[in-house]
Amino acid sequence: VAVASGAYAGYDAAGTPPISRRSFPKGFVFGTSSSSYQYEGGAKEGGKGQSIWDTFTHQHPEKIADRSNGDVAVDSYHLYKEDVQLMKDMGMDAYRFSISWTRILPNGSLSGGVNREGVNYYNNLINELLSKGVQPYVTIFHWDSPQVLEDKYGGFLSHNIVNDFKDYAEVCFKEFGDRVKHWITINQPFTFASGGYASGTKAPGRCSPWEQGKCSVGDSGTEPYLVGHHELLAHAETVRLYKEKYQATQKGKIGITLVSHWFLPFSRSKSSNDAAKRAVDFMFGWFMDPLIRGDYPASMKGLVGNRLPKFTKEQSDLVKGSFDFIGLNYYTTNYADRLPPSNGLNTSYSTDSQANLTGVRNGVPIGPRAASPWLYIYPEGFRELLLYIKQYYGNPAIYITENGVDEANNKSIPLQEALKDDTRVDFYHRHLLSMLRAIREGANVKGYFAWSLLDNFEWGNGFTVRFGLNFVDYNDGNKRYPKKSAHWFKEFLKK
Ligand SMILES: OC[C@@H]1[C@@H](O)[C@H](O)[C@@H](O)c2nnnn21
Repeated sequence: VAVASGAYAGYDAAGTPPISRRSFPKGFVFGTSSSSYQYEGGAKEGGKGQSIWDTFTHQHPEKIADRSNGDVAVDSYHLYKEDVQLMKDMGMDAYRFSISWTRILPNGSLSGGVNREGVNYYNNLINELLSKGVQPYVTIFHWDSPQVLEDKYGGFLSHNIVNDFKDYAEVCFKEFGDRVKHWITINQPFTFASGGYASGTKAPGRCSPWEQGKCSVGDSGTEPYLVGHHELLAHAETVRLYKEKYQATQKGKIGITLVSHWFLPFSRSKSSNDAAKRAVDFMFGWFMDPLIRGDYPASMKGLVGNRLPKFTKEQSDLVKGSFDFIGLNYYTTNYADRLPPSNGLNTSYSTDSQANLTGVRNGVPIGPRAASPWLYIYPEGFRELLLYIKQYYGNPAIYITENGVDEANNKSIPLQEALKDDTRVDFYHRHLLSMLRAIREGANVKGYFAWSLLDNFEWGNGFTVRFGLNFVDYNDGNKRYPKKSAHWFKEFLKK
């Protein structure tokens, strides 16, 4: 089947060298990744409370490309056993998924009561994974925060979120910590803060009126930084709780997932090189510097000034070093060039970095563009980002918690054609090689999770793009079909 489908990890037409699991260090973990709002569905089932993504998609269908939502998503709430079988069939070691805060605490706070049906769902999923030899890697928060807390005190805009987040996480440690040995507190605090409060294109959809999200409320110059600060404090308090109360007995590891593009200077000029450095500071350093050094990058402090919250000494000590590993999501690389400061009136996170980011230089794309307009395929950027982290942040233990590419959801091509995802096979082949090179150059990478197991609800793009190793037929009960890339991974993962 592998040869027939052309899914083998040998030299491909472009002469890319062969690669397989055996090329990687012993014990290196391979898995796939997902998130609750994008996969589960069952939005009103099993006692689940409303999240801000339920609100956002229903109140602003115009902000979703196909006006869709996650009410059903790809129905993993009911089909999770099939999903686990797909992982096992590929030979995956692990599965990274997120827990829906409002399935566990429908009213957001512990005082609102724990929903046993929600606990049962995740116990069933975790037990199914372990019964098939697949390890659970759990993200506590992947953007679907409780609407009740949004209404009560503005969610992550308020310091109140820190205690409610910690209480929610503690329920997860108590209920699942005997079997879950890898915890990720927050997925991409950058994207939640920038998408939700600067561009306004993601829930809760707050931004200044001139931003892409055309929001009716918000301030893109201050709210993203306040939210980012509270995300770091919520993360750090949760790590302290886990380490003080649970790690000794449960023997798990805890971290946070950050995302970053790699950035190349648009030209050889100093201003372009400086812009590339500011770009990585504002996307990655925003959170990595506090985690490693206890404070925001100097470039952010200089450019954002008093709009950037300050860490107290106690907060700085709490955040610094608050991780056993860093989750890293890599997808693409951009050119960076100097962007003149905004007119001082329309201040926004979006322009504070004074870096103009693009995937195209003088009409030439940095690499082939995927279906998502922000995703240009550039495998070398993966290696360069990993080596940058090794050099500037002390080479921390890293799990690649997401890497992947999408194609358009083209309803006019027949199913058998749609399963021939050669671009995705080539993407993974080249990105795994790029990561392997960085590992051989000393990058401390422990594992790799492909985004994503299944086609799923892609936020503002709805179901118009497909990121899955497995095709989902939205017109026939969300039936799953392995794509060529799933067969390729089956060969790649053979021990
Ligand atoms: O856009 C594809 C995926 C999303 O589907 C994930 O939810 C998100 O964690 C992410 N970060 N960068 N890219 N991604």
